Amino acid sequence: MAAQELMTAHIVSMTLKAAMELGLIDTLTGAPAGRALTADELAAKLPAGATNKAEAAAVVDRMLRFLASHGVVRCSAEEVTGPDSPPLRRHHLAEALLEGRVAFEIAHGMPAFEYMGKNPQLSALYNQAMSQLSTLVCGKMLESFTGFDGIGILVDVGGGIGTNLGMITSKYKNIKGINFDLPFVVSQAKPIPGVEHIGGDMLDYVPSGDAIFMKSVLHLLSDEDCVKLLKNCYRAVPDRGKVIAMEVVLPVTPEATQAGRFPFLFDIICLINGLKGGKERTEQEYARLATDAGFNGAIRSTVTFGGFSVLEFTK
Ligand SMILES: C[S@@+](CC[C@H](N)C(=O)[O-])C[C@H]1O[C@@H](n2cnc3c(N)ncnc32)[C@H](O)[C@@H]1O
Repeated sequence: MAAQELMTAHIVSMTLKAAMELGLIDTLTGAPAGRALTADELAAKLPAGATNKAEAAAVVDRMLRFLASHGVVRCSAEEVTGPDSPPLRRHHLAEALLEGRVAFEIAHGMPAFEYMGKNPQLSALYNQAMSQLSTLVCGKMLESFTGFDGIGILVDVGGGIGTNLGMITSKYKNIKGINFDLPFVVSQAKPIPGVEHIGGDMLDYVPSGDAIFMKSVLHLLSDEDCVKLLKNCYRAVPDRGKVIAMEVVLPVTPEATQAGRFPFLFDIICLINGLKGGKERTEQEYARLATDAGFNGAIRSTVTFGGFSVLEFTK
C-alpha cells in the first residue's frame, strides 16, 4: 500500500462508522431492492439534530461518494444505492454486551441460520463464501494431514454445500462421503461424485460413519451445545472411531502480528454474528469439551493455513 494510502486508511473506516451511526447505511439497506435514494431523501431520515437539512444533505452526499469510491455503496450522478452487505448495518456489539444477547439477533430479530433459512439469496452467498475459503484451507490441509487414511464412511457435519468433502473424496477414492447440513442448505448443494447429501439438525442426531469431519462448526456453538453435538458424534462412530475437527485455535496469549491477529478477529466475528455462546477456543478448551462428551481429548495435529488447526478426538 502506498504510504499516502496507508496514512489515510483510517478515514475510510471513520467515514463508514459515521455513516452507520447516522443510520445512512440502514436506510439504504432498508430501501426496496435496487431502489436508489437521493442525498436529500437520506438527509430527511437523519436523526433529529441536523440544524440545516440542505447543508447536511450536501455532507451526506460527499461522505457517500467517498464510500462509493471504496466500493461500499454505489452512486449515480444524483442517487445512491446499496450496500448489499448486511454486516455493514448498524452494529449492536455494545448493546449485546450490556443485554447479554447476540448482536446479530438484536439487528435481525432471530439467530443467523434461521435468518439465512428465510433469505435464500443471502444463504447462497454465505455458502459460496464458505466454500471459497474452504477450498483454500482444505487444500492446504490435504497437502500434509494423513488422518483420513483407512476411513470407509466419512460424515461432514455442517458441511455446507459439500466443498470440503468433495475435495477429500477426490483424494481418497475409497471414502464414501455423507454431507450433513440443515435441509435448506443441502437443498442448494450440487451433486458431487461419491458424496450423499443429507439434511437434518446436528443437535438432534448425526448420521453414522467411521469418522466425523467438521470444519468451522464447533465455534458456532456454546460449550453446552458443543458437548451435545460431540455426544451425537460419539454415538455415530464405532469403537476406535474419531472426530476430525478443523477450527481456528486461539493461542493462550495474543500476539501482535498479522498472523496473530487472525484468530482474535474470527472470535469477534463469532461474537457479533454467531449463535449465543459461540466463540473461538484454545486447544485446552477443545480438549475439555471432547472429554466431557466421552472422547479421549484433543490432539492438535497440524496447523494448516490462516490459523486453522486440525484436532482429532478419538474414542
Ligand atoms: C461456518 S459454516 C461451515 C461450513 C463448512 N463446514 C465449511 O467450513 O466450509 C457452518 C455450517 O454449519 C451449518 N449448521 C448450522 N447449524 C446447524 C445445525 N443445527 N445442523 C446442521 N448444520 C448446521 C450451517 O448451515 C453452515 O453450513
